[in-house]
Parts: sequence; C-alpha cells; structure tokens
Amino acid sequence: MSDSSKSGTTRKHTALPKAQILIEALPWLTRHHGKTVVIKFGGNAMVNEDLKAAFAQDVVFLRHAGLRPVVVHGGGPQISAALDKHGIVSEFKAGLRVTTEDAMDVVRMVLAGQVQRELVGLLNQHGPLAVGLTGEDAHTITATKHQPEIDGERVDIGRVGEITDIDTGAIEALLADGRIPVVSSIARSQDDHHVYNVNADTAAAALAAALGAETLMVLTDVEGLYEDWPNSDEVISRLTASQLERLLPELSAGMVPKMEGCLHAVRGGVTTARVIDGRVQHSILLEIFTDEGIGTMVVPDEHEGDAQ
Ligand SMILES: Nc1ncnc2c1ncn2[C@@H]1O[C@H](COP(=O)(O)OP(=O)(O)O)[C@@H](O)[C@H]1O
Ligand SMILES: CC(=O)N[C@@H](CCC(=O)OP(=O)(O)O)C(=O)O
Repeated sequence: MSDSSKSGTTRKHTALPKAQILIEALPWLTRHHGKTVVIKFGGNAMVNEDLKAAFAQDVVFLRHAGLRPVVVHGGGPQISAALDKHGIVSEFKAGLRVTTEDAMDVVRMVLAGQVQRELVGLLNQHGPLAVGLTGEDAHTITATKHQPEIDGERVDIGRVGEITDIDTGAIEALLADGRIPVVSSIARSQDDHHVYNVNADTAAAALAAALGAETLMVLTDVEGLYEDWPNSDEVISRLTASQLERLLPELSAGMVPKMEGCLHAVRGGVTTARVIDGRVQHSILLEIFTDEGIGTMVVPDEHEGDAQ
C-alpha cells in the first residue's frame, strides 16, 4: 500500500463534528417533515438587522428541511413610530391599539408596505420563496368590529377587528407551490368595505388553528411567560391548556393576546404553541431541532407529557 493511500485511511476528518450535529437533528427532521409551522415575529423582536437576517435564515432552513413555515408578523413599535411622525398619539386599551380611521391608514401602510416588504426581501435573498399578503387578500382573514369589555362595559376602540372567518385557500396554494407566505395582520371587513387592525398574535393563532398547524411559535422580546412578572424572571417552561386558562385573568399587557392566542391554537388542534425569545439568534432552530427547548410551551390537556 502506498504512503499516500495509507494517509488517506488515517486522515483526520475535521468536518466530522458537523456531520454529528446534522445527524442529531434527524429525529426532529423526521417528526416535523411536511408539518405546518406558523411563526409570529413580533415587532419588539425585530430589534436589529442581524436578528432579522438570522430569522430569515431559520425560516428558509425550515422550508428546505421539509417543513411548511408560514410567517405572521407584527410591528407595534414601528406603527407607533410612524403614528408619532403623523402627530397621532398611540393609545392602547385592553392591550389593543385604539385605531381611528386615520390611524388605520398608517397601520396598513407600515405593516403591509414596510415591515412585510422588509421580511419578504430578507427571505427572498435565499431564493424565490416568500410571498407577502395581508388578511385582506383572497378573504384570508375576515373580521367584524371588536368592542372589548373593560370594567364590565363595552368600549369603542375604532377599527380594531375581531376575527370571524379564516379562508386558508391562498396560503395553502402558496405552501403547495413551495412558497413561504408572509402575512400582515390586517383583516377584510365583514361589515363595510374598509379594513380592520388585528393584533398579530391573535391573527397568527387563528391562522395556525385554521391551517391545522403542528406548531405555533411566537417570537417576542422576553424569554417566555414569566411566572410573576415584573417581580421575577422565572420562566414557566410548560403549561397545559387548562393551566393556562386559569392563569389568563392574571396576565397583563402584551402577554394577554399572546397567551390567549396560544390557548386558542391548542384548543383548535395545534399540537404545541410556544412563546420564545426572538432576541436569541436562531431561536427557531433551537426550538425545532434540539432538546434545548427554550421559552414557554403550551400543550393540549390530553397530550400532557408527550409533546416535545
Ligand atoms: N407574565 C409576563 N411574562 C413576560 N412578559 C410579560 C408578562 N406580562 C407582560 N409582559 C410584557 O409583554 C411584552 C411582550 O409583548 P409585546 O410588547 O406585545 O411584544 P411583541 O411585539 O413581541 O408582540 C414583554 O416585553 C413584557 O413587557
Ligand atoms: C389591534 C392591535 O393592537 N394591532 C396591532 C398590530 C400589530 C401587532 O400586533 O404588532 P406586535 O406583534 O409587534 O405587537 C397594533 O396596531 O400594534
């Protein structure tokens, strides 16, 4: 045997650890293959360009790994900044933006014309994958006027919508074509010819349930649901739907639509709903392909113990 072939058999394969990392993902790849994952990217998690680019990489990775990712995006801080420029003061009631007719135009401009376009652009740096739409398109999200109850009274908060119907046709067609739908949380109106502003967590949860998604993943700017916020940063790692239901009345601010959404999703057939820290680079991959599940996971009561 020549010296050169001998050295070939003993050559150190420096890339071997990479192969091991890839093969460790095999059980997760098998489990999630062909499954729909709805990922909500919150405006507060879009804190810098690197994170947004890593988010896009993760979503494209999921798509190439055989999953069917659907992105629903928020943009609360971006809307507030734009309203400020227009001299419109932002006000929230029951965790929802009071949306006048003028504010609605700005909301639509920012979500559909700015945030959605940016995410579509980032995803499409990896190929002709992402297609942006709003709930208005092809009747994807229909809503009626939402009047939340505050201290026992119905309150008018303007053009804020309560979802009455989801038509998954356009999203299903895009998924079947191998595309990544990127959905802005604006609904067509059931009542008139205008549109409604819908909280993006609520829209993502409703879409996840209607699509029969396996997972709803909500990326935000905290590690998950804190047990005793704001007094402690102890994260609740796992909750059943019933446990969450009991906890809901105690929750405040941005966590209300998120956790109501998670509950709606798992009660609507989604296997797991997770709130995870969007400030951690590649948090989506960590969550889907490793044991190191981070954040808060909500599971249906009957699946307690077997969802991962
Ligand atoms: N129990 C809780 N655990 C974690 N965060 C909470 C809790 N209650 C309220 N919050 C607040 O909710 C915020 C996340 O909601 P929100 O600001 O709407 O984010 P996003 O733009 O991602 O939708 C957190 O930054 C935190 O200030
Ligand atoms: C009715 C309502 O409150 N709509 C939200 C829609 C955007 C959103 O939900 O963005 P985040 O996910 O970043 O919070 C708003 O106007 O801020």
